[in-house]
Amino acid sequence: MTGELSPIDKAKFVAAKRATDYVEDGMRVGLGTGSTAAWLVRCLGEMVREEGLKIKGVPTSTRTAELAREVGIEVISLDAARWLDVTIDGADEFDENLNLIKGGGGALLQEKIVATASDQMIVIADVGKEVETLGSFPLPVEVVPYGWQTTQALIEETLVSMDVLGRRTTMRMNGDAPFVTDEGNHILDLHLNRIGDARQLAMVMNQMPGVVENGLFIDICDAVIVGYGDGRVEVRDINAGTIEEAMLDFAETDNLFTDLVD
Ligand SMILES: O=C(CO)[C@H](O)[C@H](O)COP(=O)(O)O
Repeated sequence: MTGELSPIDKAKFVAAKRATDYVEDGMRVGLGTGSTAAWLVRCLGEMVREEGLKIKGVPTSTRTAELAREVGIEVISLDAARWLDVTIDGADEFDENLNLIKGGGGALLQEKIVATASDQMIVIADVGKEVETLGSFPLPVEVVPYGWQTTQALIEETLVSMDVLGRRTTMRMNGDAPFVTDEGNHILDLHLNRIGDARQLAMVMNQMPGVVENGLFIDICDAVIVGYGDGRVEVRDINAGTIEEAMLDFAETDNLFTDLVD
């Protein structure tokens, strides 16, 4: 069955599978959004069904909430949980300081709120998400619909004044209409190429009227679990450095692969 998975899916799967080691009985777990996080939700669902794992999941999008319920995870709201033991989520880019760009799936607002409300944020990613400098992936910025073109112009002017290299911004679309987030907002994607001072940019963006949140996650992530297409995983821990790990045992997970692929 493993042969049916592409190397990139295998990389996402092994990262997600390794991340389940961070989840224990009784925990409140933030569940990320995206294709990598979906593998995690399915792995946790399997542990709930087959091993009797007892967790409460706080999803970061309606998509993840639906999947979590489907696979048997008890879903609660963030307000009901108040504080989480761990959040496990994907990312669009991560650098050596474990700073991230997120929001490729449009869920950055809930993702940032949930991750910040967690004792630990663990990111799961295939090795292709690793970058020297953040910014090749367009930076998502969530804006309120009211006056979004004015907000866009303000962002572009600010990028010029900050001397940021790329300055093109685009409204994220869903067919012919602007994409709408779970909170009813829109997403502007900032094509910057290379973000010099990500911390400063994140602060400046969030000070603008009309901007709800930006996709830079600075000093939020504690560890990145990096998956490779051949089944290897590596844990990059902000405190412990890199932990080299062996290849995950695919034989043990064949049934899960079957479920996931079907
Ligand atoms: O930030 C996100 C959604 O808002 C995702 O975590 C990010 O886009 C990565 O997605 P994928 O695992 O599908 O590559």
